[in-house]
Amino acid sequence: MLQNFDTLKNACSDQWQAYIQHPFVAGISEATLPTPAFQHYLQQDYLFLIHFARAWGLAVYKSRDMNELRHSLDNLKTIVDTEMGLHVAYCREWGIDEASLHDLPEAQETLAYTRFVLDCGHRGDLLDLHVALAPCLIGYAEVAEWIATRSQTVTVDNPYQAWIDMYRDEDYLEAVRRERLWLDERLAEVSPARFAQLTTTFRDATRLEAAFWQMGLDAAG
Ligand SMILES: Cc1ncc(C[n+]2csc(CCO)c2C)c(N)n1
Repeated sequence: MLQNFDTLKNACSDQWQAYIQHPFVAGISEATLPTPAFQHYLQQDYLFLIHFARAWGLAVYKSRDMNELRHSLDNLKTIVDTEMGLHVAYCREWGIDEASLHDLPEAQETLAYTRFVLDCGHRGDLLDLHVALAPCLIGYAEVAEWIATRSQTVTVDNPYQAWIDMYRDEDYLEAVRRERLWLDERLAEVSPARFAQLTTTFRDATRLEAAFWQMGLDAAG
């Protein structure tokens, strides 16, 4: 059987489900997430995005052709031009400007996850880096889809609607499809030992995603 992205996900199904259906996500869906939990999450996510933009920059650097290069550059640009904008706009509503966002101390969860991904990229090759980035890029599309399919989801006056909509955006979903194809092509060619190594990276990144949600919940006490 050919290995692909789904094989990777199925090898970590417990961790994957704990990430996608985390209580933090249920709180966004049901509009019951305490504001301080979302505020802490989103402020740390601003710092997180800076390092993830750097990680896609590293993927640009490691690219071997224009196709790979453009794909990583597009993800970098989405973070800088779109995702950052939403974070800054939400924070402005709460009276926090971009300069003070930048000055926030990084939480341990932010440090652990971002530096882990950068280290995977520096130590390994482009595939190691993409596998470390996959829970972030592909996972949020599943998160938004899970929210969209739940009967408990509040769609009228949900304060988190703009956030949900960002991950239902067609350009973003197209980038997710491209990433899955890119991974499927490469994962089909690796040895079982290499696949086991990549599974560890993917599982660890998935655990760090769940810990990032949990950090938000913990901040609300
Ligand atoms: C902890 C955390 N994980 C994933 C994302 C989502 N995300 C970050 S960069 C990127 C790719 C380019 O858009 C995506 C989907 C986030 N914001 N915060």
